[in-house]
Amino acid sequence: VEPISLGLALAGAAASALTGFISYPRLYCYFTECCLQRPGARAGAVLEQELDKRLFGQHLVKKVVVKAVTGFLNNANPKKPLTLSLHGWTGTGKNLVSKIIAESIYEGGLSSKYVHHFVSTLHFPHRQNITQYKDQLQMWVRGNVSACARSVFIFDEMDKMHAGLIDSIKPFLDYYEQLDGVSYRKAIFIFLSNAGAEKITEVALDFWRSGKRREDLELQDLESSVSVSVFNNKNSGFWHSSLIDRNLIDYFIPFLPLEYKHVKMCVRVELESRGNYVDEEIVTQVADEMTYFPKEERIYSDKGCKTVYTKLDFYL
Ligand SMILES: Nc1ncnc2c1ncn2[C@@H]1O[C@H](COP(=O)(O)OP(=O)(O)OP(=O)(O)O)[C@@H](O)[C@H]1O
Repeated sequence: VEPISLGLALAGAAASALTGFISYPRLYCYFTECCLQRPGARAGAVLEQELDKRLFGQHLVKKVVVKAVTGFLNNANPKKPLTLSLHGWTGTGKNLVSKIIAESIYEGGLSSKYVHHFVSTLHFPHRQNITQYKDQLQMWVRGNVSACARSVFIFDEMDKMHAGLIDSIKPFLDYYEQLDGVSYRKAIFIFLSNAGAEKITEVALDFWRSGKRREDLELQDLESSVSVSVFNNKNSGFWHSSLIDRNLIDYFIPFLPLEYKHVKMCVRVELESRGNYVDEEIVTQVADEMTYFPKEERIYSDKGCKTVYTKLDFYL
C-alpha cells in the first residue's frame, strides 16, 4: 500500500468516524452524559422494573408514577411540564421514588447534572430572604432548562418551605409554549412533603378497620382529600398556592404508612445489600424494635423504614 493512499484511507476512516460520532449522538452519549439520554420507552421499563424491585407497600404510588412518567416521556409534544407532588409519612419512600425516577431517566440519577435537588431548610432557610430566593429560583430553573429541556427538579421538604416561594416558578409550570425563548414543557418537577400524611393515615386506617385489604385502596379514595388538606395546611409550602389553585400539579401521590411486614422487607434488603446472610431472627428483632401507631392497634411504623438501617448496625 502506498503511503499516500494509506494516508487517504486513514483520513477517510477518521472523517467517517467523526461524522458517525456527530450523526449518532447516542454513540457520543455513550461516553458522556447527555440531556434526553434514555429513550422514553426504555426509561419507562427501567422505572417499572426498579419500583417493583425496590419499593414496598406502595401499590398506588407504583401505578401512578409509572403511568404518569412513562406517558410523559413518550409524549413528543407535551403541553406542560410534568408535576408530581409526593405526600406521606416520614420514611415511606418519597425520596427513594424520586431517586428511582431520576435514575430511570439519567444513569447518574441524583448526581446527574440534569437532576437538581433543592432542600427547603438548606437552600431557602430564612424567611426574610424570600424575595431573593424567588429570583434565584427562577434563574436556576430558567438556566437549567435552557441547557437541557429534560431537566428534573426535586423540591424536598415542601412542608418547610416559606409560603409563596414556590409560586415564583408558577409560569414555568403553566401551559405556555415558550417564555423568553425557553420551553419548559419537557421538564419534570417533583415536590416532596409530609403534609397530608395525617389525612392519608386516617383513610388507610378506616380502610383497615373496616376489614378491607390495603391493596384495594384506590387513588380516588385519597387524591382529592390530600390536595385539599395540603392547600389548607399553613405549613405545607403549598398553602393557598396558585399551583394548586390553577391545577398545575398533575398528580398528588399518596404514600401509605408502612406496616410491620414492610419494615421487615426493608431490613432484608439492607442485609442483602451489605452482603450479609438474611437472618430472620435479626429481621424480626429489628422490626420489633421500631415503634408503631395508633397506640391500640400498633399497625403503622412511626418512622416508616427510616431508622431501620442504623438499628441494624447494632446487630451486625
Ligand atoms: N416503601 C418503601 N420501600 C422500600 N424502602 C423504603 C420504603 N420507604 C422507605 N424506604 C427506605 O427507608 C429509607 C428512608 O426512606 P425515604 O428517605 O425515601 O423516606 P421519605 O418518605 O422521603 O422520608 P421523609 O419524609 O422523612 O423525607 C430509605 O433508605 C428507603 O430506601
